[in-house]
Amino acid sequence: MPQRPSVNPIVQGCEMGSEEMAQERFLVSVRLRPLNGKEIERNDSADWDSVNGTSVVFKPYLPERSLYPPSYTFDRVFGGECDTMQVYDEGAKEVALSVLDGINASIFAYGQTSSGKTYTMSGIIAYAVEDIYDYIRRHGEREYVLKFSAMEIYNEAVRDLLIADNIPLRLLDDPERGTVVEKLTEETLRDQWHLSDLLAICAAQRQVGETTLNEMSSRSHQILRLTIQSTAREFKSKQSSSTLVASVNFVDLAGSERASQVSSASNRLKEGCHINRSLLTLGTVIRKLSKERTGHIPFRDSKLTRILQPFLGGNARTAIICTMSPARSHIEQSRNTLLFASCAKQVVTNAQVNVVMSDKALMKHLQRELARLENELKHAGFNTCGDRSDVLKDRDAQIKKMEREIKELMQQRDLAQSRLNDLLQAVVEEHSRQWEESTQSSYSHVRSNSDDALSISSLSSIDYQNPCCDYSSFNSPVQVNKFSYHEVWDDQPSPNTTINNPALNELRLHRRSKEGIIEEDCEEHCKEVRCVEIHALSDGRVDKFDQLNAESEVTDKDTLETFAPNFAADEFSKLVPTKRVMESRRLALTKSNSCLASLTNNSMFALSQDVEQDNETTPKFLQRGISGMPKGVQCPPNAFSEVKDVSEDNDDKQLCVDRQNRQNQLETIGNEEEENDGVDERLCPKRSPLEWQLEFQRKQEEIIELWHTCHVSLLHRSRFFLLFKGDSTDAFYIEVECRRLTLLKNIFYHGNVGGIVGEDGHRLNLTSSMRCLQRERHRLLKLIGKTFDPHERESLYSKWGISLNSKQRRMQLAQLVWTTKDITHVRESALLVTKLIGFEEQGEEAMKEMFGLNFTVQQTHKRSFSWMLW
Ligand SMILES: Nc1ncnc2c1ncn2[C@@H]1O[C@H](COP(=O)(O)OP(=O)(O)OP(=O)(O)O)[C@@H](O)[C@H]1O
Repeated sequence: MPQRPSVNPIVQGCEMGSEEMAQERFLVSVRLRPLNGKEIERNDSADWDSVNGTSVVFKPYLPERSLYPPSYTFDRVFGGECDTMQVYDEGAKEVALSVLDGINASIFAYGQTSSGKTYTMSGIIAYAVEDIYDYIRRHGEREYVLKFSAMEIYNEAVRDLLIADNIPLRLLDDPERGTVVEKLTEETLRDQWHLSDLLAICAAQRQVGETTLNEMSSRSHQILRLTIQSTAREFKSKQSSSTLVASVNFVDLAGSERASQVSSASNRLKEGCHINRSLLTLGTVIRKLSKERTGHIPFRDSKLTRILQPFLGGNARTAIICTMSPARSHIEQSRNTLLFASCAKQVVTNAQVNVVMSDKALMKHLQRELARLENELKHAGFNTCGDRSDVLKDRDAQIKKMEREIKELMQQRDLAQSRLNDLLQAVVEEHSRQWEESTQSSYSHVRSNSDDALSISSLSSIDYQNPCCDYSSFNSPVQVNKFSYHEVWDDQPSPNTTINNPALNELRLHRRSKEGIIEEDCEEHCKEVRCVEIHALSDGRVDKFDQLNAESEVTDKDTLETFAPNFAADEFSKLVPTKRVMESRRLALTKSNSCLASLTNNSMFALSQDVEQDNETTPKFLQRGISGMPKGVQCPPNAFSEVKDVSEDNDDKQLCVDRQNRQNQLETIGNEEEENDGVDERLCPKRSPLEWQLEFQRKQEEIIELWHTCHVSLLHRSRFFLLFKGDSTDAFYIEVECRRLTLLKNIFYHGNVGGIVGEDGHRLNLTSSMRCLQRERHRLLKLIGKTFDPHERESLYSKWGISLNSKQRRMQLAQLVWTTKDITHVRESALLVTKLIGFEEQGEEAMKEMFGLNFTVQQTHKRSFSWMLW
């Protein structure tokens, strides 16, 4: 007999502690029934026999079955001669009666149909009930409560055997009790006879069918559960005793045979399928339990194993009685039964005594547990309070520290803010002062050489920081070069004015800034305009045209440009141009040449004539020295590549003299400039950006009016209009342009300055200007035909309102250009002119030439406007 497990207290089904129990295995017995009548009838031999009460032996020797073991050993093996009482006493009683000690127990009857399962289990239940009640009667010191429930699992449906209906019952998962059958009747037994009646009911309720092997075959799994709760009577009155509660299951399994062996009707086959499936799961569970408990145990794969899981899982004692027929005809099923039994006997259980504490005991237990927890909590709380106190102190210190830091930071911030404000104020003041100074400085080089002089606009120290300056049009940092020079013309051309000056060659390719050599002029980035302020000297005294770079590097000083050479010396001498150079990004300051010469078509025409007459690449006036060119004035470096050759032929001594004279002039002018702090606000008065914009519009309209009045070159107008769009830096050029045009107007219409004489001695007057303008329009006429295809011309005609059916449409268009003062018309005219000439000539060079930067040698020998040679 297995050892009796010790008691392990449980509180309301919950295990409070466990006492290590001695492990025990399933109690597995095999019962051989005698050959039944049918078996005897067919002379079936009883091949299985019990040996020594623990082994079952296959008696005959069959060569074909030699591979099978001849005997199997179990806890008990009962032969056919053994009655059910012996089977109960030796194979089930101790386990069954464990329930009286509070230990769960299960008694299984396993075997094929007609092997005697029901026969055996019925007897075991009867004996067990008898013994239980006998035990109860003998143990009057304890009060027992017996409850009985019965169910069958038929075709995987759970049915309550204590009630008449056939309603399937659901299985529920209870966290404490495991799987329970919902609404299963649990009868509290009044006495032993009451149980007997219920057992009779169960037997009557159980599904029974006829098979080929058993006319009264039990087709379901039957589970009869007897729950016994016992309490010692002595302690019951004190309500402090413990109660033992346990259940014992009497499980009469359905036949484990194959369906084919049943040979029953169709419903029997269906029953067989479910039976076999439940038994297969039971076998799997048993097999897994026999090996290890760590893996997955498929209790839930069938309702049989699911319901019995608490009893199969360990906390129960289990006895399995495998019944088998000794007949040879059932040898296979008998062997399967023996294999199942062999597997089952390997299963180890760990049954525990289930103790249910009384409410009073439970209360005491809970009180003790509560006191313990309170003590822990108090202790923990004390520690926590101590910790919290320290933490709070630390945090208070941190907060105070942070507050001090914040206060200091705020003070620093306020101080910094105050300093910043002071700095800002200082910057603003300094900025304003510098602006004023720069503005004044810009005018510092403007001088009036006589009372009737218009002005000289040699503007130096152009301050790009001047808020009036809008350099947003520049896409790169602006280089500010202070550059100024003052050109003074003498009556006689100075030797320095000749093109032999080597400085021309230096300047031909490079324009230098303070940062170094600037490569080729980037006209597209440049808005450099040489502006010439004309001093119309009524007294005809000798003017000086000098140049000076007082502050810039030598290269800047050497950067010389030719002042409009296409004037007769006597007329030229009346003009005192002063250059102002503005620098744009990455472009060295280049000094402005007077645009006066280019203002009129006369000047263009005169220069063209020079080219044509001399049939030389170098204009005549440059070859022989610019008539009336002031000393120190030199041709633009890239104007005539041939100039270098000419200069190389000159006397070196003369070059030295020229340079020395020029240097002296520079120094002289520089000294003069230092003494001149005056500002000519007439040229560039201080304005706000808004004021400048308004002024620009007014000036622009005035200039356009003057262009018309003076019949200024269309190309000049176009370039100027497109180039100067109202940037604040345009103010000087706008002003100069206005003054030049005003001067021309006075010359043309009033002749108060004696007119202008071109290089060839041709007098430039209003008539010549009109004539040249007409030639320019004629030139445009030709360019329209050359530049645009017929389709483009038609579009152009339509745009300009010229009927496509009219004659001389190109002439009409050429005559329309620059004929009104409407700003839209002006813009379209400017675009058209520049486009036409740009196609005809070199556009970029045209830009340079337009403002006198580049006196590139005119290659043409035709008499033309040669707008490049202004
Ligand atoms: N040990 C035995 N001694 C005498 N007769 C027995 C014994 N075991 C079984 N029998 C008889 O064999 C027949 C079949 O028995 P039982 O109904 O118990 O088999 P079973 O295994 O329950 O079959 P099923 O699974 O079909 O219900 C019964 O008539 C029974 O009286």
